[in-house]
Amino acid sequence: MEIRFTQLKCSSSSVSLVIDEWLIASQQSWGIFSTEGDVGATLGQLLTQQPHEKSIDYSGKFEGGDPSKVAVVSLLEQQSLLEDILAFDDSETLGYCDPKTTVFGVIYAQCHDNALTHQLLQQLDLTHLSQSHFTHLSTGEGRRVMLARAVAAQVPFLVLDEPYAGLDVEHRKTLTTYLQHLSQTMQILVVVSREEDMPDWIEHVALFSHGKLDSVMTKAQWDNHPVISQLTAQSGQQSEALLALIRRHRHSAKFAAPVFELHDGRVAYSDKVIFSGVNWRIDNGVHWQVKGPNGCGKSTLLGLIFGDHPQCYSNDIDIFGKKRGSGESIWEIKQHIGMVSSALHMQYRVNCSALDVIVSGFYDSIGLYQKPTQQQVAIASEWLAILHMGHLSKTAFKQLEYGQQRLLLIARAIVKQPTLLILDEPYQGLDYLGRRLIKNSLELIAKEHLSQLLYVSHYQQDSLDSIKHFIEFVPDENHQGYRALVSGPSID
Ligand SMILES: Nc1ncnc2c1ncn2[C@@H]1O[C@H](COP(=O)(O)OP(=O)(O)OP(=O)(O)O)[C@@H](O)[C@H]1O
Repeated sequence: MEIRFTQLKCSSSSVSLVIDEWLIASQQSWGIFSTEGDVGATLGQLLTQQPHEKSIDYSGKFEGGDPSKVAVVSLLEQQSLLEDILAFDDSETLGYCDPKTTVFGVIYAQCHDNALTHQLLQQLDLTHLSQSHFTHLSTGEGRRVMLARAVAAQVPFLVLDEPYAGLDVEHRKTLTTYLQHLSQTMQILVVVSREEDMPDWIEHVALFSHGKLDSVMTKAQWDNHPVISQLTAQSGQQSEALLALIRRHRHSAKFAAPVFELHDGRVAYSDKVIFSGVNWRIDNGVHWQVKGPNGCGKSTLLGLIFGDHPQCYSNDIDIFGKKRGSGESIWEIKQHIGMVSSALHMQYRVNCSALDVIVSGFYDSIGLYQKPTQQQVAIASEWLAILHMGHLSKTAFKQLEYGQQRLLLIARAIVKQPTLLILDEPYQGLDYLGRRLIKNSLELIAKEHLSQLLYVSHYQQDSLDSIKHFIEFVPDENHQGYRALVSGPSID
């Protein structure tokens, strides 16, 4: 397909895409780097929009596109598939897993071809999950299914918005090889916001800045482009403002050690053990990073702490000085915890305003059901201003870009300055500047002990200097899922 954009302008309160002139010649694949704004999602929407649809308004021209020949993989698509499945899933009433909602089922539905479905399961390391329910998948597993599903549609043009987000190191490597192989038979737009995610095999790069196409270049030119060092300098100022806000409202609750302790932790689903024999103690003031490959149980472990995992009562857990299951209320525990995760992002389906999302952090609620104090509204407004989202204060959460939603959820978790701040792959969906801003803030929160961090990220570049304790899942020799190794200064 040859696609030509001329004087194209899409803009709404939350979306902006401006392209003066851009030709994607037939058979060309491109890497797209976006400094700020959700360019991938907007391009994806534009290229798949049917002529009679009005989901995205634009002026100017784009010629050559054919929505029936384009498939998109994005966090937004993944979220809406999950929502669709949850809305129509009758597995519980049927008492067994509806075949349409299994990993096999969601891929097969795109091609109705058994052989192709099995081939994709194998190529994307999904065969062992073939009969798993799509809504039970871990973040990285879900991302791979979304790609398999898009390829199963057998269209000649793919838009991959942050295809590496949520993948562990090994799966990121295999994905690069897989995409290179795919690019020989189809055109791919790979949108990334991390310089290390730009695939080596890409020949053409488009650089977008604040939603506007800034320049196009070869991959060799991109490798020497000064944009990354410019952005690093630019993000400093915004970080300073956010750090000042966090410092101004600091407060903390102290608990007798340990804050959390898990004895011989085990999580299993019918015949499948996720992890077993996990002993972990979190002492006051110590920050931890949880490590391990996709599907090893990182989010599950954090769910045991947060209290939203069904097996938290079958495990021997002490938290904030109480034994779990000893009559404590879930709200007593949650008031000391701030949480960001893909599961929470998924659950946040209430359509309240951007401002209310941040304020809801004071009440640990999904949506806002109480009248906030003036001070709470003032603090939340300050957050919005620093996140450059002041003009979106009244905009409904669901109308915002995925990255904007994620920033709000991070603010929601931090706003009450909780004792424990659980950050399960917090940067997913954030653009380059957003990620730097949040990472700088987390460094400060950890360094000044404003909250205690429990942190998950698959990227070495995301390591925080203040985190010196690690719990890492490794495969169990007895094939009982994973076991955990703990390491850190006081343990060695
Ligand atoms: N209800 C369930 N039934 C069966 N398996 C489940 C269920 N819920 C989760 N799982 C499986 O538990 C495993 C652990 O999931 P978890 O989300 O904790 O992984 P993770 O380490 O956080 O992975 P990622 O790095 O991809 O985010 C996954 O393989 C997932 O498919």
